[in-house]
Amino acid sequence: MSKTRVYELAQQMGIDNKELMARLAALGEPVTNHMAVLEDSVVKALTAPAQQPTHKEVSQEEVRVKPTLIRRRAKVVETPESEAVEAAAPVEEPVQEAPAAAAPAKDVAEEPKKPVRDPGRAIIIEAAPKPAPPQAPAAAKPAPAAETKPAAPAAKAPETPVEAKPAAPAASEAAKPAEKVEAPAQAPQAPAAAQPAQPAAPPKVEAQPEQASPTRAKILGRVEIPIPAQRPAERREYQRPANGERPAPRPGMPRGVERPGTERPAPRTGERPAGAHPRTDRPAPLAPVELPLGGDDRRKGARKPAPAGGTDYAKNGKKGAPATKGKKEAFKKPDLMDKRERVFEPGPRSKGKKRGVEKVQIGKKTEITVPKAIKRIIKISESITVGELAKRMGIKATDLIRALMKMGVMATINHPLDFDTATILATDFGYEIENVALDVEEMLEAEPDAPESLQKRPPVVTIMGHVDHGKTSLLDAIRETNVIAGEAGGITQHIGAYDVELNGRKITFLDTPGHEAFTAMRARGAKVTDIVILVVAADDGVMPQTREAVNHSKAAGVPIIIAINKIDKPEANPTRVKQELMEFGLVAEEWGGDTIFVEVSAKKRINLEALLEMVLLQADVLELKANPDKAARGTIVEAKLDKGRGPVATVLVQEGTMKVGDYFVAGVHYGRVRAMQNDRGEKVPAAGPAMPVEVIGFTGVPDAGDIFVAMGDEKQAKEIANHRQMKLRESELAKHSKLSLEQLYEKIQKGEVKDLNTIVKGDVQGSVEAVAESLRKLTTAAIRLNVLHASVGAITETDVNLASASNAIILGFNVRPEVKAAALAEKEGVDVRLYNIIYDAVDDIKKAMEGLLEPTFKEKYLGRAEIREVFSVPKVGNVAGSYVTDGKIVRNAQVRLLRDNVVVYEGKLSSLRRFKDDVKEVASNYECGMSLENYNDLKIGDIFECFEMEKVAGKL
Ligand SMILES: Nc1nc2c(ncn2[C@@H]2O[C@H](COP(=O)(O)OP(=O)(O)OP(=O)(O)O)[C@@H](O)[C@H]2O)c(=O)[nH]1
Repeated sequence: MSKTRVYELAQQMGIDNKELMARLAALGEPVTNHMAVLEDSVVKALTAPAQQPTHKEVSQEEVRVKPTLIRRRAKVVETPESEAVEAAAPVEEPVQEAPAAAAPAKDVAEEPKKPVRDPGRAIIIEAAPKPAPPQAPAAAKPAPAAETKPAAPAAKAPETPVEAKPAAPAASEAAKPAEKVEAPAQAPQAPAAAQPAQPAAPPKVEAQPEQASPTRAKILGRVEIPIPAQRPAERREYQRPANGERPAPRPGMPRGVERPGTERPAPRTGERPAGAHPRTDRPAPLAPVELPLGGDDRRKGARKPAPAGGTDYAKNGKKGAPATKGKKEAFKKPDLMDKRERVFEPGPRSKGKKRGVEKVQIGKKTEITVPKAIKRIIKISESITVGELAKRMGIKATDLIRALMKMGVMATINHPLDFDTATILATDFGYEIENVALDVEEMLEAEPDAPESLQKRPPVVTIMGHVDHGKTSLLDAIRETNVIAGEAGGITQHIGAYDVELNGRKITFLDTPGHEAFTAMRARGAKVTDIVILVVAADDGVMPQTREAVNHSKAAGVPIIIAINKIDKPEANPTRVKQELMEFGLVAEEWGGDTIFVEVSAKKRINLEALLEMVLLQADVLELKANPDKAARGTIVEAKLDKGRGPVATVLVQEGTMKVGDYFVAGVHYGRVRAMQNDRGEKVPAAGPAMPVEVIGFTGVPDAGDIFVAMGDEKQAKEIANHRQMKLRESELAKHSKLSLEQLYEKIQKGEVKDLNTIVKGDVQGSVEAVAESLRKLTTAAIRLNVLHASVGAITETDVNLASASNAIILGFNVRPEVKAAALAEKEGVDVRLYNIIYDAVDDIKKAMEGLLEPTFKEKYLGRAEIREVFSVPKVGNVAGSYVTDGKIVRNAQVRLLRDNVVVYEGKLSSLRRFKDDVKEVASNYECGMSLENYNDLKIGDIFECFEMEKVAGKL
């Protein structure tokens, strides 16, 4: 057969040549070298035991055939039955060992420790589960044999493989299938077997937490000191992985055991222990973990001021204060934060904090200020605006306006309040009002003159009497007589007063007859008249106005001289007049009284001198005296705006002497005496007491009755005049506003108050002032005329712009607009009116103001018609067959339906017909058919009254 050399066999066996040679030597077949040829028996002896630990089946195949045949044998191995038969067949002798080998195989199923020795085989077992059922009977077969045999030798064999080697090859081969047969039985039992088989490791893992618990118990003891407690915690954390590394990577470990190990690194974050606590049933480990965190929380708390709040910080600080220096620093931070909080949230945070409370109190103290008593008196000048009063009282203007509204006064912040209103308001707010207005009258009041400085002055006479009793005639008669007798050729000027001379003595007559003017001047505070001449017509006697004149004179305390006029008339009865006047206490001297009666005739110039003598006599009785050697003081008797001279006024000097060039103030105006002239048109350089003169030089037209006072300088005169103007404006505005507020509803119903704005430009200041003043006087309750701007010079673009913005009219006197201004005015549509005469301008403005007035409607009667028959017309309604009894009936006019003189309907006609034709109107005495809009209740005998509303332009 084939020869097998040593090295070939060594290769087949996978061993070195030397080892094979050693084995051969042990078998008693020594060889000298590796090329030596071996006998087949020797090869068998060598290969059989040599294949057992590695590839037994291959070794069996080699023994019988070449390697190619081994494969065939391997297939046979897959059928355990045949293999078992074959395994038992070739070796007859070790048949008895086969059951012995099966016995330990059976033990393997019962004893799990044995397969553990060879893991590799355990894998093979798992890979061949199928053969298990068929092998079971095979295993059962040898089982009885095994039962007969003692189990002791079988038990020895598996314990040590070294001991199995010397065993018979048959026995070892029999053991293989035995293990394979039992393997399926082991497979399902593997999990169960593994648990008891590997507990050696798990007890170690479970022991770790048990070992850790004492470690944690140590941490419990360090609760009180947070920072040192952290160090042991860290040490423990490092120790734990060291102890837990071994069990952790092992597979198959129970989860309950694995988690603590896998989560060990987590404690480094400082949060893991908190999460681990719920997984442990022991409360003890929780405390040591939480307490170190308590220290961390304190640090976090220092970084987060908001949730902790000031009080929390204070508590932390108190707790941590005695611990360490670091805690002192940590305590400072919350303290700073606490201060900030006090600043930004003083209200809620300040509760219970002294500092916060103090700050709030300080703020309140600054707000509440109680002014001194002297400061609670508000001094005003006649009037004060709402805003100014609120400012003085230190309150909001809105509060004051609210208070005014409660009083029923709707006011704005610029609303002027008069003294009384301001006093009421201020009282409500605990203030007092004191009127410290510049009392000009007191300032200008005449100082009492020394008796030696007083000189006799002419009497000032006013003539009163009933209508047509001859007042004017008497004045003219006296004057004419005097003129004729005195200065022939003089041109009489009507300046409102004149003086006559008799026997070297002057008498001044006021040329404003009637008690109305007398009383009006009195009402203005002017006491001008010294003597009253009461004119009573001898033929008419005492009349109503005579009585009034007597009463007015008596009220003024002015002596009366009775002039019985018209004695030239045949029917004159002076005695009756004397008798009638007795009832008023005016008793003639001849009748025992003290009243002077002079019978005169103005027409016939009878007893005029006697009258003047009586006047002088009365003046003597009165002892009329004045000091001529001082600044003039008088009364405006009459004033007007002269075309060429501007404002002129007749001044009756009452004391002192007025000279040309004197500065003066008269009412709200001031000026300088440019020129004076008497009633005869003569220029006079000076005017003494009781001398009437016409003065030129006023800045505006004064009112009759204004007090005229000469001033030392223009500045003083201007200041006083301006003050009076301001006072007048405020009082007028207050009066106007009050009125408008009282009638607020009506004003709203009617519309806004209409304003006419003007801009006045002139060549000289005098004319500008005169025009402006005249325009202002045109202001009425319905229309307010405002002079926005008044100045000297040409009309400029600025003026036009102002007019455009204010919707104003520009009035120019002897001036022309600039070229650009004219173009701009045309472009902007500004009305520029140029005048040379002031009166024309005033008239134009008057007309313009009348145009602004709301037209009034007046009903105009048109006619009447009587219903004679009523017809009912389908789709039309009732139609009245009527007869026009008066006037005419107009189709588009308005009609009233009267029934028994009671208006039952007022509206319009829907149709007016004559027979079948529509007509516009039907005249009187004609019949017609009429129907009303939306009204059908027509009855025979009803009256149609036709009328229309006529528009009437408003008049100032
Ligand atoms: N016969 C006669 N007629 C006189 C006399 N005085 C006035 N008259 C006439 O009486 C009328 C009224 O005269 P006036 O001077 O206008 O009287 P008055 O009081 O001024 O009238 P009023 O201005 O309207 O208040 C005139 O027609 C005069 O001519 C007089 O002495 N004798």
